[in-house]
Amino acid sequence: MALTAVIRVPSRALLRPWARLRDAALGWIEPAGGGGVEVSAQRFASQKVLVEPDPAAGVAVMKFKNPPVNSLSLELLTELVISLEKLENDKTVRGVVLTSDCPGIFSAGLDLTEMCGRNPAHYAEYWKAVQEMWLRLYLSNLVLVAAINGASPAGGCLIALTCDYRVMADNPKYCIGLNETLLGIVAPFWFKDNLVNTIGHRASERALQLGLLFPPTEALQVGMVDKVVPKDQVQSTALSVLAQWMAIPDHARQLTKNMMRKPTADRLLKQRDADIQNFVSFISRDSIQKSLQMYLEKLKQKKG
Ligand SMILES: CC/C=C\C/C=C\CCC/C=C/CC(=O)SCCNC(=O)CCNC(=O)[C@H](O)C(C)(C)COP(=O)(O)OP(=O)(O)OC[C@H]1O[C@@H](n2cnc3c(N)ncnc32)[C@H](O)[C@@H]1OP(=O)(O)O
Repeated sequence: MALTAVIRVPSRALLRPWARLRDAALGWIEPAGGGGVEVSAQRFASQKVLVEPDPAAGVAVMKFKNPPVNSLSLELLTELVISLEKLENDKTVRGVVLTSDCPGIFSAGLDLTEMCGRNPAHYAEYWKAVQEMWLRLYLSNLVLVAAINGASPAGGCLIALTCDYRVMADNPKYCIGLNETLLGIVAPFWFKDNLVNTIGHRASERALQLGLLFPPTEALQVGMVDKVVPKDQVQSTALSVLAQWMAIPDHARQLTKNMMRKPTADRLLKQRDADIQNFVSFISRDSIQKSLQMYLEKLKQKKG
């Protein structure tokens, strides 16, 4: 990947402690004596989230890279939020395409191993990171376009739903949807709200209860995605769409986006701690742990 953009990062001495952790996570290194440092965009490519900026176009492509299936591990979620924050603060970037670096998979959703056989403190930390990812994406000032180049169940679908526009590859093997009930778990209310805001109440009720995973043409019909194109055109189409959305003055578009989305985000913001407690007690139940274990086993046996 050849990247040439240069990003100015303030001296670590001036940053809060968490920012030092962020620098470490992203692999930024400050030279001795540091008074601010220029890092090439190549450094911006962290391990699990690759960011390819195109300052001339005012856009960036963010690629998830957590093989084999881009499961949303705590590490990936943390990197995603940090990378997004960095793009939000970068005046040269107004729009981002979210896509996958893993062939055939956009994202397999939340990492089941983060929700199985761990302790309550871990579940709480993990859920806070999931909330943070959703809030940051859903309320982003940037134009976000999902280039869905593979399967996109559950949390993968949620990421796509936070975007302003969704382009999906036309391969009928790729499915998208909130399939939580198939795992014996329940989509949280804010997953549901995001879906209802996208496809409407009746379609959501059906999709959520049945845990429907839609192939691309059905996803288009129900409004879960906005455009279906051949696989090799997914990213270029997403970039064209981005350019159209970026033709609108930022301030007017951003205020409108906020007006449409803030009430939904506020529902979670008002009860974040209670939502974490709900998640921890729900996921800690023996019956739920058994369901998740069995589901994971089934995924593993599929191969054999
Ligand atoms: C009262 C209620 C209150 C509160 C509610 C609280 C909480 C509940 C809500 C929690 C929300 C959860 C949302 C989620 O996102 S759950 C995750 C759902 N994801 C899935 O169902 C997808 C599962 N995966 C697949 O279907 C396939 O893997 C996929 C189509 C993505 C790819 O298929 P492929 O054939 O290419 O790969 P596999 O051989 O299946 O998988 C390769 C290895 O990856 C492992 N794997 C797959 N998915 C996950 C995952 N999500 N997390 C962790 N690991 C995953 C799989 O086991 C294989 O592992 P190995 O065998 O190689 O070890």
